[in-house]
Amino acid sequence: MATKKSVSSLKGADLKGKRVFVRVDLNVPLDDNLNITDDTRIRAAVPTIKYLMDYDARVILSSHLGRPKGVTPKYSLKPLVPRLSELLGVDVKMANDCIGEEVVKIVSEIPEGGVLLLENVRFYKEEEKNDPEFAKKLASLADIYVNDAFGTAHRAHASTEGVAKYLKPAVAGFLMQKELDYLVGAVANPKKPFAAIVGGSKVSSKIGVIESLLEKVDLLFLGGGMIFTFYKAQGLSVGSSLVEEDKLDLATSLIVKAKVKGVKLLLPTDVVVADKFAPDANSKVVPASEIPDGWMGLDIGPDSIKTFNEALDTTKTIIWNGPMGVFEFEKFAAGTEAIAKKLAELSGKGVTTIIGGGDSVAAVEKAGLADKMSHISTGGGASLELLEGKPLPGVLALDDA
Ligand SMILES: Nc1ncnc2c1ncn2[C@@H]1O[C@H](COP(=O)(O)OP(=O)(O)OP(=O)(O)O)[C@@H](O)[C@H]1O
Ligand SMILES: O=C(O)[C@H](O)COP(=O)(O)O
Repeated sequence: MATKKSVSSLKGADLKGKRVFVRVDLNVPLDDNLNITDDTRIRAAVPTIKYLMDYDARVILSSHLGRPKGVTPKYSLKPLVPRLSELLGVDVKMANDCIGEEVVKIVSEIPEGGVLLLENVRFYKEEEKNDPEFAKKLASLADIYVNDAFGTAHRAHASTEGVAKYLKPAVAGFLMQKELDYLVGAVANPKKPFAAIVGGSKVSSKIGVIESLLEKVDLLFLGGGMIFTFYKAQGLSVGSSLVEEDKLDLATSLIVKAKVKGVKLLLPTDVVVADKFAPDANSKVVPASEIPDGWMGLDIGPDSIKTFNEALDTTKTIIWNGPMGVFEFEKFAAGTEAIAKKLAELSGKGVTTIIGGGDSVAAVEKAGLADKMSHISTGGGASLELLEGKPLPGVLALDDA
């Protein structure tokens, strides 16, 4: 993988009384009433923060939320304070800003073992521009930089990359370390046979990851909306299923590449088709070669699930990115749920199972199987970029081990 071999860790750092700037990814979904609908990322940030508290550091937490253009109340991090306080067992203080005199004063008042949450760092356009003056202001708040925001590590922003130039030591938190161990370590040195399951809506958004995984895996399973581009490339009718006409040649070349590399490529043999894109659509199961005109494939079928399951039984490491169907609609969630169940079962038998972020994580959570997997990534875009072999700026900026 095109990233650092190992980054400096938090363990061993002299922490007592030190002001530690911790970049976390608290970009959690909120509903219209600003209630947190999934607190996974907050829970994932806890081990590093607790460690710092236990070692009497003064903890300064920084995160973004959403993609605000300037100061936008609905993107304030304030609604996260109660849950964060509950999980940490302390009263987390909240600053109204992330830089400036007022913040400097509040930081100076953090007691040993105390935690301060800074306001959304993206309220400043300088954050995404990776402005050096802004990064210096963030850096001036602390003695140590910890990056635990794996989910944002693919962004070269001031709080994820720039700040590490001005604040040393710059080390990885425990979540960052764990994500890298699994997504870099397990993929670089997998127990074999090694399988990848790639789904999601479009082949265009997964080209990089498929090409990169073809270099490493023994088996590649494809599902989701992208399969229809592969079917059409093979001359099959796909009805009104999602197809990327400009990616037909690419699909053919990926099939050829798999052959050349000796990778067993499994495409679903049957699909669940619908007469419209809706939760209450009429549906039926048809062979992949017999999708009727006017119908669209929205899930993999029972035969495919059986074949996939049997092939997965032979593997020792599995990485999964992207749902098998439109799992948001109950009628078309069976394929994704079946894969989630299979991976949970295999984890119990010692197979390493890694869920590579984004919607597949949502599907595993929905199935109540998250705690059964070897590793569930907190990063959607970041895990995808890492699996594509791209360097993550937030990791590269950290000190070498
Ligand atoms: N057959 C299909 N037709 C249309 N859409 C589909 C089909 N199968 C899956 N999808 C949709 O694909 C979407 C997920 O695609 P995406 O490429 O975003 O996956 P992901 O990689 O898991 O997510 P992320 O990009 O957030 O990491 C889901 O919303 C799902 O409904
Ligand atoms: O949710 C994510 O993938 C991360 O928090 C990064 O957010 P972004 O895509 O807005 O940079």
